[in-house]
Amino acid sequence: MEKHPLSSSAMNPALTTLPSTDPAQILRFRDRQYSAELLATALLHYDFFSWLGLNAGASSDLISKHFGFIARPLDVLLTLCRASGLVTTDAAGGHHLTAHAQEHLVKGSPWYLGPYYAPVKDTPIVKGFLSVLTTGKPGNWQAKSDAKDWHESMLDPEFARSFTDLMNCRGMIFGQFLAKAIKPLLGDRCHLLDVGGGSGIYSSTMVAAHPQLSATVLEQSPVDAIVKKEIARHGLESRVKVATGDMFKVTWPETDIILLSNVLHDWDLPEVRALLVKAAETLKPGGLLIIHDAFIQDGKTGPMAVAEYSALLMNITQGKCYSPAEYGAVLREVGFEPGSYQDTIGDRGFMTAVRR
Ligand SMILES: C[S@@+](CC[C@H](N)C(=O)[O-])C[C@H]1O[C@@H](n2cnc3c(N)ncnc32)[C@H](O)[C@@H]1O
Repeated sequence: MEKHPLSSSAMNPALTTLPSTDPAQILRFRDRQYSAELLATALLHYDFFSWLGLNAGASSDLISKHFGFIARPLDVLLTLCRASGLVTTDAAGGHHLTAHAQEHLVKGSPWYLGPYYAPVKDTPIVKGFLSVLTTGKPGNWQAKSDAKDWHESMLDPEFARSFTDLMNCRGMIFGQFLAKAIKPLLGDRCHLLDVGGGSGIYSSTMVAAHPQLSATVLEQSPVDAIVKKEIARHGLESRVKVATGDMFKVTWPETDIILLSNVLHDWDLPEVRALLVKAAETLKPGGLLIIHDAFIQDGKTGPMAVAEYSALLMNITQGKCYSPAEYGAVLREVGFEPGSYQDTIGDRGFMTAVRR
């Protein structure tokens, strides 16, 4: 008998096979790679903690003014400090050192640990942080010498291939967890638009888990060609299509579900807003938006692993990890009713919003 292209035997079985162990710690080693250098930057280049000790209750605005820091990277630094128990923030937005930071990060304390960080004081990653903190512009990917930031690098076929592999391998796990957790919210919706979909792994795991779904991956060149190959490798050409274009400029294809997976975290708030406006323009009332990402808690005191990952994102992209409250505020403004946040695996999770 001739095989139907949709038959499950044609589809890569790995798309619906979960590992038996939790990958979180292995992901964390990598995700936290920049956090020591962000602390070293604040500690050794700005003596930030001695200053905050003398200026207890300083607001973010005052800190920005004093050090010349841009709001987004300062927010990432303060979130990392709160998550690490170094800083607390009061209800009025004033920042204070904890006893822990007073003892170990303030010059003149007998237990000052500044010299411990001297070996990472002048690394290329620290140079990136010095630039991001004061200009808001990202450092170049892994502080390589060709001076391209991550977004520019993704237009280069060789870099795009290797970075898409990086995103694809975690997506093989995250995508399955997302597909499972989203099931009760899908209703009778039948088409997913995966904006900035990378290798298309989230579309692939989603359609593999839900026979009612087909999907379109919207990607820019040269990643679009990578997606086509990946979709063919998974045997899903009849259910996952690829649309090529700049997500900020093109009209998004018609759909009743939009997925933004690890996309918004690459951008500052004006671009986040622009993408959420696009999502609102694309979906009809009742349409479902899914934001899948690493989320900071609303109080911005953790989780630690996400605060650390946010340091990496703020260094190499124009973004950071946002909280459900930050997204929720923009979503309400642009025409969505935000839903609640749910954890999945590996310090990731998702929030949904329904088009009003
Ligand atoms: C961090 S990756 C996320 C990929 C995938 N969604 C995931 O979760 O693994 C961001 C993706 O956005 C894509 N992207 C960035 N700028 C874009 C643009 N202007 N138009 C379309 N895609 C874009 C990149 O090519 C990249 O694949």
